[in-house]
Amino acid sequence: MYILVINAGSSSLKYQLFDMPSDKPLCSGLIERIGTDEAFIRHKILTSVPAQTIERKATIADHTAGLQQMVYLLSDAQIGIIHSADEIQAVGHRVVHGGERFAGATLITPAVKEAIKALFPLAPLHNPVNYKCIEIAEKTFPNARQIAIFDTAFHQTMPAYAFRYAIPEELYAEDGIRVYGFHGTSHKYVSEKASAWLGKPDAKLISLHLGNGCSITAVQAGKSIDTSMGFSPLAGLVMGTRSGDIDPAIIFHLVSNGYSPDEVNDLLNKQSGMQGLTGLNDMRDIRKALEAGNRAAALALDIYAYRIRKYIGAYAAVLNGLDALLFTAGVGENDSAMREQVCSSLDVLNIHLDSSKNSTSSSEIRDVSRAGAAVKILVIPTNEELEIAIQSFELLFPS
Ligand SMILES: Nc1ncnc2c1ncn2[C@@H]1O[C@H](COP(=O)(O)OP(=O)(O)O)[C@@H](O)[C@H]1O
Ligand SMILES: CC(=O)OP(=O)(O)O
Ligand SMILES: [Mg+2]
Repeated sequence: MYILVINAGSSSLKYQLFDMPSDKPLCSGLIERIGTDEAFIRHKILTSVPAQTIERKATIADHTAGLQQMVYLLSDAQIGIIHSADEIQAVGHRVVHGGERFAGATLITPAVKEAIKALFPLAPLHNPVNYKCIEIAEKTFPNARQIAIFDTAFHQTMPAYAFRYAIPEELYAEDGIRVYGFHGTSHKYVSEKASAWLGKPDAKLISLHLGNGCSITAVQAGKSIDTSMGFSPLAGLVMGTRSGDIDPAIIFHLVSNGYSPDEVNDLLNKQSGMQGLTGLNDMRDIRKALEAGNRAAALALDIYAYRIRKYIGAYAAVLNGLDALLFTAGVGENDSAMREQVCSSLDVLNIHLDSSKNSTSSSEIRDVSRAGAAVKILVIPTNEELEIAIQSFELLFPS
């Protein structure tokens, strides 16, 4: 059966069409820098030999326009993979926030859509977009089953001492204020790959998902035991436009200086992180600025790497050991200089990077640690779409 997967991130839209249960991708697409003058689309048709790639700049104002482009390319008379909408039997949607209610793949019903909507304020860059994608897919593929795979689901194994905040109990019991954690589909996918590569099902792993949003997760024996994002995807590491951890007193200070709560929310989600520090949010542009001698870019990269290093230290302690450090997502997979900076001076944790291995690139899992090092450093291309297709198929046809 054909399962279409839609993965809307904060700055990108990714999609893949799979023939399941063979896990065979038939086509894939990536739309990046949505909402900027630099937006572009790359659509790959994998059924032709060699694979055919269509790549072009386009005006893609928002994720809705991105999905329209996807539908147009999927069903194009010449290059389309499908000839009728009914060929798509299921659509798997990445949904970022599922609260405490969803610990696995979920068939989308009106009640599930309401639950996703109720979580808009907690994931303002994501859940509204994910919801929009569901509505468009329901209209475009009316006979397909729509399935949600939540970023939060993988982290539901965290112990209470990791997911609870030290605030009054009723705020958890009545309002659900706790750590949820995000990027779970990616952390699950790469940590399973790493365990298989190491041949160690009980491996102690630290998984670094560095994209536009960034998070780090401690994984033990295949389960998330702690993660850096919190109640919302705003906490933890420094990100493209999000601050990550800050002292909450800063918020009260800003409000007493005249900011409205909405303005503070916008400031911390959209105007902070690398964007706030440098005026740029895309790591490729920040690298160019660094090469041009931009000192704000140099400091921002130091802050970004330093925050990651602090979390690696914390999670090595939480795991009480470490088998491998995993790098994934746009920055983690492609930015060798950032991997080098993160891994420098972590000798105390037996983390030693091999610079020449680190400077190569590959679409396969690879070890960039020094020969014989006790802790492996693995670069693992994530594939959230494949993980979503597998979980969607499992929901429809449990094994
Ligand atoms: N070759 C590269 N070098 C450095 N950074 C890169 C490269 N390619 C992509 N990136 C970074 O990856 C980020 C996007 O990562 P991705 O995982 O696709 O993000 P998201 O899913 O959050 O939209 C971009 O903001 C860009 O900074
Ligand atoms: C949760 C999150 O931050 O996702 P993304 O990195 O795709 O924006
Ligand atoms: Mg992403």
